[in-house]
Amino acid sequence: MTDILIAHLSALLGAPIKNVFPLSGGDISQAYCLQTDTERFFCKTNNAGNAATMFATEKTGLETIRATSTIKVPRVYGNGKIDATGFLLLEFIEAQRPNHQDFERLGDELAQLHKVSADYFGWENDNFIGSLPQSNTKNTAWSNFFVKERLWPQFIRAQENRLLTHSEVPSLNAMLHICALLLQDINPSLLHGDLWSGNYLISSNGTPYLIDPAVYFGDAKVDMAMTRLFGGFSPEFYRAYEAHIPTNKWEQGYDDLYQLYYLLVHLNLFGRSYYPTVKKIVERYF
Ligand SMILES: Nc1ncnc2c1ncn2[C@@H]1O[C@H](COP(=O)(O)OP(=O)(O)OP(=O)(O)O)[C@@H](O)[C@H]1O
Repeated sequence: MTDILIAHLSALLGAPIKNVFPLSGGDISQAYCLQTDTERFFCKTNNAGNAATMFATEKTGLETIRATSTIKVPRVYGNGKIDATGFLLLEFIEAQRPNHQDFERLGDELAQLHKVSADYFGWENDNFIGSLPQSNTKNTAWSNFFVKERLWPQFIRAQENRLLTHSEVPSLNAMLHICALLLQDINPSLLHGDLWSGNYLISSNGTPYLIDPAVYFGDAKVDMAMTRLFGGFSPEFYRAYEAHIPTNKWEQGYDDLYQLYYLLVHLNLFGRSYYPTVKKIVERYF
């Protein structure tokens, strides 16, 4: 972290930053713990050309979740760009390993977030999924939204990146047709949008925090499918969630359709190791 950036962050906080500790964990950005005389803060930096926009949409997502008063998110102290470095300055969450009760509270509060609704699918602004753009053009039909705003752009990107051939990309019409049959009677829920186990923290007093959101109004089962993609959520989490929003077996049978979006994103971001799973799901549905 440069001296100019540290000076700028100190000015934002109104207190000099005395120590900067790099943190591990993020795939996309560099993460730091900043220490003033009295407090710790969290800062992410990134030198990509679109980093400042990425952090601005992350801030909007965090503030949107915060405004629901359903589940906590870290407070945002600032964001912007200094020289070529984008930054996002947040409240530092002292995290602990979650116990059963913490998972219950996470499930309970996520269900409250999912009860926040709208009369459309999508969002006021586009945002990002990881470092990739995520388009949120509003649509009143969930299946259209999921195909046109989620699957299709990632399929096109994978084809452009030569990760899938033309014949491995299903036709837009086939996807629209099949998803219209499978995805019916769905209400818009406010989603975290990228809910893997690296995107929640449990603070030392047992309070769950969501971090790194990619918010929009969509099917709540998208978030739940993501929790099951890479694991890291306990049975207590699902029991507490399902006490508010029951999930039936039929729905869980379609987890992989929603996981396909995230697997395509991973294929585009991290490469061929995700190809076999993507191909298997594509063959199952399309
Ligand atoms: N507010 C916070 N307070 C303390 N630690 C945090 C905070 N936000 C994130 N972290 C930790 O910092 C690390 C990186 O954060 P984050 O996941 O937001 O970065 P990223 O580069 O955007 O990552 P990703 O690969 O998930 O897209 C994670 O291990 C996370 O646990």
